[in-house]
Amino acid sequence: MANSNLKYLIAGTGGVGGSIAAFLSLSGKDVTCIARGEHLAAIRGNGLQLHSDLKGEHCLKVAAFTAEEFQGKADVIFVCVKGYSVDSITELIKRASHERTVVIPILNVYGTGPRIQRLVPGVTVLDGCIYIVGFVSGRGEITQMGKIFRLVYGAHRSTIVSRETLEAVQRDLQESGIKADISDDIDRDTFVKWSFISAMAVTGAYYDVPMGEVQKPGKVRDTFIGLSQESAALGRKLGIEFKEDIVEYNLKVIDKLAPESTASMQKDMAKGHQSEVQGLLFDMITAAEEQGIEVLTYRMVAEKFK
Ligand SMILES: NC(=O)C1=CN([C@@H]2O[C@H](COP(=O)(O)OP(=O)(O)OC[C@H]3O[C@@H](n4cnc5c(N)ncnc54)[C@H](OP(=O)(O)O)[C@@H]3O)[C@@H](O)[C@H]2O)C=CC1
Ligand SMILES: CC(C)(CO)C(=O)C(=O)O
Repeated sequence: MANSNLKYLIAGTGGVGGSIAAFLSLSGKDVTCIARGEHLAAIRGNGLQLHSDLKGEHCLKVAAFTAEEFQGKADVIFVCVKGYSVDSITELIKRASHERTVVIPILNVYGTGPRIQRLVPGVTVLDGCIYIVGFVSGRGEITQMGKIFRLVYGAHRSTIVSRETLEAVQRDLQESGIKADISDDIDRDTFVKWSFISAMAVTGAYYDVPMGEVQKPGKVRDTFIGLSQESAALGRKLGIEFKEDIVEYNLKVIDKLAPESTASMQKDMAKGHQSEVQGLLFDMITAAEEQGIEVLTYRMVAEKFK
């Protein structure tokens, strides 16, 4: 794969995908967006509007298609849909891939890389996670908030990919203003993100409170700690070697958040919208059952969402 001129396909131009697409496009990379409905019509008609704390205000002309329309090939496919939409872009991934294409999912749901790999066995699927606050703020409009925009990605042990490819993507991301880390253990790094966001989203949704309530001592914080302890036990059983105590890490991160913060799963549930509850809550319980780990706090909160 060449060092530059990589063709990027963004499967899902929402808060995360739209931010990646806009940042890459601003630095002159070759980017195509997959979107749908009125959001797609607005991107086509008026460009992709970016409101960004890091980059300011921009209107970007980017190529945009539905998953079904796109007939081209891409060197790098960022999968930026929610967990419940992964199946809807499987055919796109198959069609858009050539023999050197790499697929990089950035979802908050642990196991997405291996899940997509099973769906598209002939394609090289990596794994990843992302640290950003981004959302669709209007038709064709993406808002990126705050100063953090960091993407972590890498290959699972069973996946063969050249270092040159990983570094070419890293260079493009860094040139675009996205902090890009090639992980030496992507299974660990995606698990750590999952453990945190699962505890955050599930606690917030269960009590219907923002994170300021988790920051105070009491039953809300105890629930967050219980969930973190249970996912940590699962991680250890899975053989994940954490760099630090995961409960302490989760508490450190939650305590740094703005008190009014809520996770997108909680926001989606409050709107009566489809949410990632399967990936962030029920998948944790299933994985724990498979490993023989008791997850009493997860089971208690799950009662509310059945
Ligand atoms: N937003 C954030 O700040 C963060 C999110 N994450 C994670 O990143 C992932 C993506 O989240 P986020 O960007 O917020 O999600 P969004 O819902 O904002 O974006 C997903 C986009 O993909 C579109 N989409 C889904 N399926 C298709 C399809 N088949 N064809 C065309 N477009 C499609 C959706 O369209 P439609 O609206 O029509 O369904 C939507 O615009 C999630 O796993 C989330 O947990 C991680 C860190 C931070
Ligand atoms: C980081 C955070 C909390 C940003 O919204 C997130 O990942 C989510 O809401 O899913």
